[in-house]
Amino acid sequence: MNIKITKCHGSGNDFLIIDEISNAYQFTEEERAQLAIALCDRQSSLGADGILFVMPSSVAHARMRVFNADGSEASMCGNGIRCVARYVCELLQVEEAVIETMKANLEVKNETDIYPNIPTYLVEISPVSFHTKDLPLQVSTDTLINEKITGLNQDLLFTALAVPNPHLITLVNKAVLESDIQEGLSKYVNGPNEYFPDGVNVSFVSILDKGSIYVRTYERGVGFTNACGTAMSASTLVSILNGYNEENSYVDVYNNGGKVRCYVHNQNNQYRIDLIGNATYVYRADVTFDWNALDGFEVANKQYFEAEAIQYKKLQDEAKKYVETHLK
Ligand SMILES: N[C@@H](CCC[C@H](N)C(=O)O)C(=O)O
Repeated sequence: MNIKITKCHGSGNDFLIIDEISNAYQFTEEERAQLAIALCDRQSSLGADGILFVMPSSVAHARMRVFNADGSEASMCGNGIRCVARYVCELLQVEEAVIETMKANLEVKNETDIYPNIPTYLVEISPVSFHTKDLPLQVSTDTLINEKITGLNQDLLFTALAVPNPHLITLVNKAVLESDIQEGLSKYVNGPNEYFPDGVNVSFVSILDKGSIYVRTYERGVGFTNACGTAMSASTLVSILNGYNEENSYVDVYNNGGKVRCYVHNQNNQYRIDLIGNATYVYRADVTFDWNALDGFEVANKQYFEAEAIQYKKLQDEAKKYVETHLK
């Protein structure tokens, strides 16, 4: 089989876009998962955090399905939907669109550059739920907001929310960030455990200044990534609930892949989070493979977007310097 791939990233969280609008690909559910496992492997393959299938939709401009590198499907992908937003807006020659996702049809639009000459998109992150059943998180309470989970850690205070994929978030200082606490805890809750039967994305968040935070995420189905868009959005909301930032104002969210900007709307305690950030193309390529020998694929016509990479590195270097001087 021969497929066309567009590799892209949002804040260094990188994905392979497969366009099923322009190409009459037919994938079974099993094949979608197999493709993600085979093509996302960074040791032996193209390497990526996941695959974004861009598909026709009867209710929106396009549909996005997200498969993590381990082949699991997620309900949402904040960095990924910015890449899909750019891809679909350019394909349909529009400035804004609606993207159908597993649990919501989300508004996306081309936005003023977050950094000079960097393609930037605003995407809607919703619905937001603090009900533990919506993650799911198996505890006795309906919500978990700034609470301990003593079976995970004796000291940290956690907040659990779904946006709509599941997130477990805690506010920490530099010393905790530099420890191995996040890795050990994240591996536990993404393996056999009594709390998160479907796993969870785990974010450690530091307050950098008024209006700026730093987020590091261990992603369900992937591991540590440069950034996780839904996690950064959820973390912004948690920083607001803790009084460090405000609704209806911009928060700069720094990460190991650069930075994004979030804006939390509160409409009668129903939250909608705007996630604003880059959608950067890395390369386009043709991939040929045999379903019976997925490790034997061939790549041809690989074309890099070198100017985009050079420009994005300027943003990333500035973001790194800001974190180094403000993390405490
Ligand atoms: N990196 C994505 C989230 C991808 C799915 C997540 N790993 C999950 O399984 O929920 C983002 O930018 O939100």
